[in-house]
Amino acid sequence: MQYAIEAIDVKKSYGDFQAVKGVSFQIPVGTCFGILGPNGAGKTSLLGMMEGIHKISSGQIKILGLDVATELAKIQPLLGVQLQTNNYFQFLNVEQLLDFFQELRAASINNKYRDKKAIDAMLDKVSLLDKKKVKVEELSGGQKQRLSIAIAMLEDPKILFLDEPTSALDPQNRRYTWDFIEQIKQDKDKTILLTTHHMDEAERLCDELLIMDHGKIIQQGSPSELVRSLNRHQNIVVKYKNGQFDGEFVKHAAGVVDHKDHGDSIVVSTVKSLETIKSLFNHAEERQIEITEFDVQLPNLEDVFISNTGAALRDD
Ligand SMILES: Nc1ncnc2c1ncn2[C@@H]1O[C@H](COP(=O)(O)OP(=O)(O)OP(=O)(O)O)[C@@H](O)[C@H]1O
Repeated sequence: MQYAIEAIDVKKSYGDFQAVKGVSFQIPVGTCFGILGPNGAGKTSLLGMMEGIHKISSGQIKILGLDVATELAKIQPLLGVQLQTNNYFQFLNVEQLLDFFQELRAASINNKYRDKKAIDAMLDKVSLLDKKKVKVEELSGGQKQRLSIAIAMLEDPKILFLDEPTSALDPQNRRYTWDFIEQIKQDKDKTILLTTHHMDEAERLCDELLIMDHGKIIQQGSPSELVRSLNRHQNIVVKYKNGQFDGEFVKHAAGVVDHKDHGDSIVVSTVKSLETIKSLFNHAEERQIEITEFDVQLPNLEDVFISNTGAALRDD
């Protein structure tokens, strides 16, 4: 099977410091693959090596079967790389900037043909057609972020690298960007590799996730596999009035591993949520306890991330 990306024991050192410590993974064509990890985990270093921006210290990366270290010229036309939005020439207008990137791209692959219509079509896709003549510096943060994805997508790349595509966006713009990425995902010829700090983004967009920390892979799997691997109990929260739960009954109810009664609410940790809920409701009915609210708290990707990396945020 030919993979979109294959990494074999890849390492990256900066002087004596090893930022990526021998990682291996395979990304099938058509996958949206996410790399998660706290600050300093080595995500950008790894991404830079895949994009051919950083030299690989040791190991091998293949993109669609081509070796990044020796066949970069053949690989580059296949890649779309989202740049950080503050790296643009702010004095150009949106159309001029896209034109510039198209020309750069054409020059890099010795191609004189440039498709002007592609610029309008792409601006339309990211809802920036009406901003065509507006200077980049006058765009909002969300518009700049959409522009950066448009630039990466301009030449219809087979592999799209998105580095924190929704960082610093408001909820509305994040959702808009997610919808756009989901549209790209419809094309099963395209592979997307994204880094993110947002667990909800990873859960919604990614088919497969890799969690990194200290330059190593800590966990890999689909979002649901990772959550299942946590094997965490579910918490049932029941708010009630009139009467009281019998502590001994709750303690021995099916699946219960722990419980805490706060007088007007009871939190029950269980490994068999359905059976525990039935027992609690029957018990409440017998004792004429009135249940006013109830909630089941499932573990999520954030719990996986924190349990693997020890913290949601770290700066080292
Ligand atoms: N050019 C460099 N020279 C020396 N050390 C570097 C260089 N670039 C990165 N590092 C170090 O390598 C480690 C990994 O950095 P990297 O930027 O790859 O992490 P990251 O996971 O992308 O972090 P963030 O989420 O903060 O962007 C960090 O400790 C960082 O300080």
